[in-house]
Amino acid sequence: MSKILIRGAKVLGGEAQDVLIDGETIAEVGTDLQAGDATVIEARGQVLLPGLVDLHTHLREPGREDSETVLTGTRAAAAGGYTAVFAMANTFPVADTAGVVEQVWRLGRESGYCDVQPIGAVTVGLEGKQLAELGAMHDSAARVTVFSDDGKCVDDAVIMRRALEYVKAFGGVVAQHAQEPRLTEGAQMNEGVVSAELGLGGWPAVAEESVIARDVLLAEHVGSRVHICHLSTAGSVEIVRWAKSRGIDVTAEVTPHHLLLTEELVRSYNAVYKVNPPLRTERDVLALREALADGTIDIVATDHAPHPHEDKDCEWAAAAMGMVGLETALSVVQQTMVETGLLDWAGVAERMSFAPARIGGLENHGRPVSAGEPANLTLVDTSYRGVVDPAQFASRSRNTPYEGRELPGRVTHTFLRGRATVVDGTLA
Ligand SMILES: NC(=O)N[C@@H](CC(=O)O)C(=O)O
Repeated sequence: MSKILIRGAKVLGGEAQDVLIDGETIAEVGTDLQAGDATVIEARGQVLLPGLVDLHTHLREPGREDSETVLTGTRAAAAGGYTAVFAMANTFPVADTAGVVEQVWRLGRESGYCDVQPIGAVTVGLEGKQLAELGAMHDSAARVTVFSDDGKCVDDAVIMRRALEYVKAFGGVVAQHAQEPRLTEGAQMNEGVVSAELGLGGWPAVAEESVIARDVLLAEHVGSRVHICHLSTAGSVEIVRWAKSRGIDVTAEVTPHHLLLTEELVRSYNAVYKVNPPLRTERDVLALREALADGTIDIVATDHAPHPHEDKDCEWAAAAMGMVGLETALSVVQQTMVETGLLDWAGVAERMSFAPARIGGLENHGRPVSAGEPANLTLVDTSYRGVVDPAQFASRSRNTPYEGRELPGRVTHTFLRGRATVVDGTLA
């Protein structure tokens, strides 16, 4: 197998070092390494990170291949610097059996761009009524450890309790989409002054916060582990902070869009800004950034939610919820967290690679950049400035809220087990 020498990159944003990849593995990390017969990549000034890991991606296959497939989604992931993604279960059919999770897992292996770890549904058909076959999905070839009804909330407390108890047996985790359904009937955007002015149905913060409060208490009660998807309010941060201070086994994620965008954008009535949970207020955005910096929120997860043009380019009320995110996530984190001084690159590596791999139980991702480790790596030109052009996306969908925006940073190379999936900013 081939050798690659990455020369002079700032490893995790620190000192410039050379990294020699031999086959699928990092062979050596040091200074002035001899190239020998290796292909040399001059990376002076660039930042080298462990390959990014996304705990929350919608790949849409099976069933909605018009918006994304495992192949197009993993190409988008590689372009964004990811080497592993967790695929959400809200497909058609729902990933609630060993058969469906194995299908997604196999498609991921065939794609070659990025590892795909399927997430299993908590309940049959995401209907919230009957526990899915969690054990069978765990025992399948896909080795599912993360379970989620994402897109829907597991709102029945007894079902949630049972799921938490069940996954405990094999060290699994339930990832909750915290949304009290009755409080969000007809919801179209954040509930507040703007929703009142625009006359759109409100999605109150309490609908998220009340479920999180219940679930951290349930996790404590049964001694299990819960993960909270896409935190979007300052109040949610307070509850997670309180739960962690009590020693409750809870982890939490925030999306890039909730770190940058606010509900003010909804005034445009452009449905590209329609997302679940909705964009909130400036105060929430600042609280989420602080919480990601201080570790209350563990990770950034994209909630990459591709939708075809016809489902987004319509009147607000009729439009689908969701934004694509894999190809812009790192840039948004650079802008909101690094360039604001809230995080350094080692902190980004923790929140976008080490911690998500740990939470999801991936052994070969989120590893240190050191000799003997799998060569899953991402090289970033942090000095780059560019305007987002969705026409350039690898994703099959274009529903990005950043079109025409200038964002910093560009992934120049991604390596999956030593193989370059992105070279000079272009998919290999
Ligand atoms: N996040 C989104 O806005 N959309 C998600 C599911 C969901 O959480 O509603 C999707 O699958 O499209």
